[in-house]
Amino acid sequence: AGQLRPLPSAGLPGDLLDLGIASRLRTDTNTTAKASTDFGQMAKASPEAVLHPRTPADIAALIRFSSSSPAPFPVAPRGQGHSWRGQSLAPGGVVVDMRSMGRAAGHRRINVSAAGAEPPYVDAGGEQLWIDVLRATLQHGLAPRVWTDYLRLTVGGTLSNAGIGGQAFRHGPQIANVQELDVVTGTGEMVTCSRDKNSDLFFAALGGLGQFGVITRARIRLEPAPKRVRWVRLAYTDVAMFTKDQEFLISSQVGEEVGFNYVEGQVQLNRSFVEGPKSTPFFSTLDMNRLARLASRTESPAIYYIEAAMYYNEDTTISVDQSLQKMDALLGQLSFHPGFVFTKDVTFVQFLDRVREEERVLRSAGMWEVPHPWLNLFVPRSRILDFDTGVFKGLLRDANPAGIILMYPMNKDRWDNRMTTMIPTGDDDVFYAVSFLWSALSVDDVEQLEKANESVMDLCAKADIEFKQYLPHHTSQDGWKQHFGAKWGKIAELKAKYDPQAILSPGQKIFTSRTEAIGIATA
Ligand SMILES: Cc1cc2nc3c(=O)[nH]c(=O)nc-3n(C[C@H](O)[C@H](O)[C@H](O)COP(=O)(O)OP(=O)(O)OC[C@H]3O[C@@H](n4cnc5c(N)ncnc54)[C@H](O)[C@@H]3O)c2cc1C
Ligand SMILES: Cc1ccn(-c2ncnc3[nH]cnc23)c1
Repeated sequence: AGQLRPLPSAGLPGDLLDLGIASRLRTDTNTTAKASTDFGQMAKASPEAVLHPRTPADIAALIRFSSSSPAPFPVAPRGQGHSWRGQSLAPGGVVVDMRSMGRAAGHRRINVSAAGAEPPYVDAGGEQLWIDVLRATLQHGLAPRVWTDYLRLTVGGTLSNAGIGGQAFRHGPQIANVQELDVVTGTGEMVTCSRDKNSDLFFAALGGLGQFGVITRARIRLEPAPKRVRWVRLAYTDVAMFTKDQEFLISSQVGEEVGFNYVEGQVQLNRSFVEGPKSTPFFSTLDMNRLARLASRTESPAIYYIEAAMYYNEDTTISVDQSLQKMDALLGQLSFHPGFVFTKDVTFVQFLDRVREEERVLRSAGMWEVPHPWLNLFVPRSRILDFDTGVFKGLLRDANPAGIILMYPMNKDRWDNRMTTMIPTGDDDVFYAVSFLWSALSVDDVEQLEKANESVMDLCAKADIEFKQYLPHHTSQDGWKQHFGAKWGKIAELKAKYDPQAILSPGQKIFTSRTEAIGIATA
């Protein structure tokens, strides 16, 4: 099965088979079908072939061939394919199955720096899953500082977006913790880049949505890893108190030594207490019953949770007591609903891999491999209460879609504006990630949830609430120009420089053709 058959002449140049990589190119429908959709299941588009590279040189050979061919064809690196709107697809072109390199080279593609390197770092292949990076670095008592909520994502995939999570308020997004990259550009050149070397490519590729090159290695800063985590959730019905406390916890008023290491937050619409699951991986049925009673007693249409975590080591009783005292001191300054503090004590890996538990529950309920019409926004702090009033107390007041809503603040000064990821451009020094992570359980759901997402963005536009999409999806070039704003000219220039045929990651739908990339850059 999957024996190589001559590539369909319609799709790709026949002499592609003369390349040394021909044996790693698969065109069978079973293989191409797997690369024709993604986690979101909101887009479908078949490639002509899938390349299973053994090394970055294989990727460079493919891209060189396409970019120098009279008819360049699209090439899309695919990490885990956990995009939600077709961003990793290559209609009519070749999808590069990045994970093949990990299978071929095993853990030789995760290398922790020699003892004494300050700060320590790990060189991780772009195809590596964060869970595997974690396991490898923990063997040295080290770990990356910033984590996405879910770890079965690739290094290249999250660095092509930004890589956000509850540690980002202190250490910035994952892209702020990268010291060096190896990138295969859109002309097939293999380039090492950093803040000081080929820096325009380095900054472009970080958050670059796969537009400027394929990340085949990232050098990521590490820190000593804790052994244990005190993981808490604090319930609020007053959104002003909820956001005030979140912003206090991420502010410099709380020193690194006494503060939480992780701060996120969730919004639970009240109807979900009546119709949703009676227990979750974090809350027991008893907890949920208490929360449901709170929800029924309050005017607020939602319960807001601060989710926080404090790292500690249990090697000495003192450090355990100290962490408990630190926690109590912090909680004493917060205004959550009295008695509505829920605590778990887990290992560092159990905490970081917590969404795996959610995945298990959702998979067993047949709610994981369903369409995910997501909407991820960055909203300036100064407008977050207006956003809450318009969305949670307005549009979604009586809604009860399946999925979760995240809402947590980050400090803008931890982000580097030279990187491609867009964050709100106003004067606020804090902005919120608000993620509507819907699961569509029926075809109607998809349409309704898409409409709900559109109405949220329309409400912001009408109320003049500036926002930027994270994991962005825009259906027109005007949409992308608005997304990138003042950065657009630079982005087009870098696209023309590093991917002049505009073959890379077409699923993002930013540049649809070569002439477009060149044309825009020279306009
Ligand atoms: C359950 C779940 C939880 C998530 N949680 C978080 C979270 O907490 N924080 C967060 O920031 N994100 C989160 N995400 C979003 C995640 O960052 C993106 O979906 C990311 O793209 C997934 O990585 P991937 O390996 O699947 O990339 P893919 O979806 O395969 O690719 C993403 C894009 O990057 C390109 N690309 C892939 N690999 C490379 C590479 N090596 N070099 C250059 N371009 C490349 C692709 O062409 C595509 O355009 C989550 C996603 C899911 C499904
Ligand atoms: C884009 C993004 C950010 C966080 N997620 C998540 N997806 C699924 N389950 C989650 N639980 C916490 N964050 C989650 C998804």
